[in-house]
Amino acid sequence: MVRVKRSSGHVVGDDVEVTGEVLRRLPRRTELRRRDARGGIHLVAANLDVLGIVVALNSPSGFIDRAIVSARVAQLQPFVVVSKCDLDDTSALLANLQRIYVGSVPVFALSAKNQTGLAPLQAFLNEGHRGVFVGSSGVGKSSLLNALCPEIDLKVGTVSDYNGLGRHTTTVSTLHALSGGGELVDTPGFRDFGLVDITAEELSSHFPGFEEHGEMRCRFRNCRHRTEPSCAVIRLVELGQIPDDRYSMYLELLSEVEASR
Ligand SMILES: Nc1nc2c(ncn2[C@@H]2O[C@H](COP(=O)(O)OP(=O)(O)OP(=O)(O)O)[C@@H](O)[C@H]2O)c(=O)[nH]1
Ligand SMILES: [Zn+2]
Repeated sequence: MVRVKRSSGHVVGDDVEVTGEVLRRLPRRTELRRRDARGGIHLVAANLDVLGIVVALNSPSGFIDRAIVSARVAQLQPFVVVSKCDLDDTSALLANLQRIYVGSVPVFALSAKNQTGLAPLQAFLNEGHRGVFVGSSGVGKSSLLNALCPEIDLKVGTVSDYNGLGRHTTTVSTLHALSGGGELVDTPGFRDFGLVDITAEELSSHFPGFEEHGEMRCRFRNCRHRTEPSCAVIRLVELGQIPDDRYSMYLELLSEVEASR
């Protein structure tokens, strides 16, 4: 067994080559970074393929779009998990998210509590994907990890836990193999998350729903799709092929990222 020091620069997901006692890190396919509360940037995991964005009722608006853009920038395939589908109120949320995202990213609807809807997600992960879940506190990420990898046995939050900090005593990142071939990384400090901020350019080129519509696609480099003449995104909004609420969300996020520069 070769021990790896925390300061070695290796992160969960790294591939290494071991010769005797010498450990050499192999080049990374992808790198996922996060921002901590003080603004510091940390590498979360290497060689991930997919980013699972977990949402439930009352998830903050804009969260999914920001996470999709971040994933695409990091060359991870994003997907959306709508959790707690056993709750009646979730059906309206699910219908809305399906309207918005189906066609751009996979959308899975499930209940970890009732163990329903897990199979399509398991099949997706078992296509050889290595992934990580992100989402705001309380959306059900620990419950989902427990349902997908029963041997993990994570502590699931209770309502009384939501009064402050320090719920996760463990800070060790672990890679869990699913029985069908997929892999999930559990990174406690990342679960609540700050993804590294996205730029206006990244937002305008990766915003979900602005992908190619047949022949139409904005072909201008660095187009912000706001006032530029003959921008295809603006045209698609006029034609009703990009819904008004999606364009408004885009403009809201665009102002936000421009203001934070
Ligand atoms: N009704 C219902 N409740 C759920 C489901 N999954 C999780 N919950 C509840 O939601 C609460 C939060 O669940 P967690 O799994 O701890 O959520 P989390 O996203 O890991 O939360 P953090 O660790 O704070 O980031 C708990 O009270 C769970 O019992 C579900 O499928 N249905
Ligand atoms: Zn444009």
